[in-house]
Amino acid sequence: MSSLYVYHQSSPEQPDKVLTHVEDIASTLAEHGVGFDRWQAATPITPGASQEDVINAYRVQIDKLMTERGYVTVDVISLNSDHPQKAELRAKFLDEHRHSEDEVRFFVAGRGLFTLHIGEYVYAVLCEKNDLISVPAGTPHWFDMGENPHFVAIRLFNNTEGWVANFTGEKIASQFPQLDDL
Ligand SMILES: CSCCC(=O)/C(O)=C/O
Ligand SMILES: [Fe+2]
Ligand code: NI
Repeated sequence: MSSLYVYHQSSPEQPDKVLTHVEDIASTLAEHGVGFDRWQAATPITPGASQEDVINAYRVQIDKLMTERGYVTVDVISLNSDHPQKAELRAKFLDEHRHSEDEVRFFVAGRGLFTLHIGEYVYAVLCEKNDLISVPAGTPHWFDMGENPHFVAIRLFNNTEGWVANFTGEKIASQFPQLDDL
């Protein structure tokens, strides 16, 4: 079940709030400019599927996001536990970073944990299939796919370079629960 855990940054062991209703998750995140929607990922996709197959299956939704919101680049991250670089990729996304553009991700299979560090608070968003999250440019965050990744996310960018991260150098992520702890 998609969930939102809200922590004070000084209490990583105990969330102040845990929300599981989509309206509550969306309204809490919206206070910080973070979009959270539930779309229909109706075509079954198996983690590990190729980028081409995922883009072909979700062409209508991708075109809608690109046309209505002005994104210019799309790619797919599709990982299962057989991926040879899973530990390396996990470590990279787990390092707190920012992007100079919105982070827009549509989960079409599996799940992953986005954690946003906003002011003194930490918002851990457990995203699952059907979830569309949009994190504003400049928000410090990290992402955990777990030790055995099982997810497919479509990523939309408003630049032509695709994924570019600026690492903050903060080691905060290791203090907070990871996907496999939930
Ligand atoms: C869920 S998409 C993979 C992670 C990613 O692109 C990112 O920027 C994590 O913060
Ligand atoms: Fe990111
Ligand atoms: Ni699955």
